[in-house]
Amino acid sequence: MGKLIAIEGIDGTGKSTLAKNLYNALKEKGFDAVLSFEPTFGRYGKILRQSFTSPERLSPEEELRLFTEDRREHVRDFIEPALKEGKIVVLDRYYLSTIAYQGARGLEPEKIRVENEAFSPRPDLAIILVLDPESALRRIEEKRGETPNSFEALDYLRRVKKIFDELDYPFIQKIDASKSKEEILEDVLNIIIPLATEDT
Ligand SMILES: Nc1ncnc2c1ncn2[C@@H]1O[C@H](COP(=O)(O)OP(=O)(O)OP(=O)(O)O)[C@@H](O)[C@H]1O
Ligand SMILES: Cc1cn([C@H]2C[C@H](O)[C@@H](COP(=O)(O)O)O2)c(=O)[nH]c1=O
Repeated sequence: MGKLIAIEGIDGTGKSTLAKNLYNALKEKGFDAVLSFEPTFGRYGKILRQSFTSPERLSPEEELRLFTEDRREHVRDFIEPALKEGKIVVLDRYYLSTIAYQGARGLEPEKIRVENEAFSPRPDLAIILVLDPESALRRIEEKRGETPNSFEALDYLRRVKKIFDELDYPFIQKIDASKSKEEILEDVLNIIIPLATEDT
């Protein structure tokens, strides 16, 4: 059986950067790794990505339904087959994001966890990148040269971060995202290499 590694955190913490760097480093070290992300570009993910830039945000319940259905397809069609083939699956977001982001819109975090774990394999490791929302938003503005979308409003990200900070499942490791990209990658590899070489 392979290993499932999720990279989590609020917008702008450097998840996509770390996920790509981690995937490349694992491949260079000879591991059979694959990289994916949520929301996907499947039928549900497309609706969600369109909603990010529309003036009217979807209801929390509709968002939860779409993220969950997107993940159900992702688990069935990509994640489980890759794990069965013994691959290391690196995910740029997974169900901890649903707990934090839809929880920050008033839905029950524990209910979201139970609903998702009914069909989603628990990660072997979830890295939560931790950074203050102000710095995270500055990174987004520098990256995109534009003001962030509704998902990224400062007060909302503060609520999202609070939920991430309160998560303490045994598979979670929290990493200081204010470090350099190189330091973060080194910290994460020091955790993952022993995990990846375990006999399973
Ligand atoms: N450790 C770091 N230190 C400084 N800048 C960083 C670091 N990691 C990533 N960045 C920069 O911050 C910006 C956001 O990075 P990235 O897109 O990886 O974040 P993200 O968490 O995936 O954001 P989003 O959730 O909005 O997609 C990019 O310009 C990236 O180059
Ligand atoms: C998986 C997932 C994501 N979101 C939010 C978080 C982001 O603001 C957007 C897009 O994510 P990206 O990493 O910037 O591409 O979607 C969410 O609200 N709930 C989720 O389950």
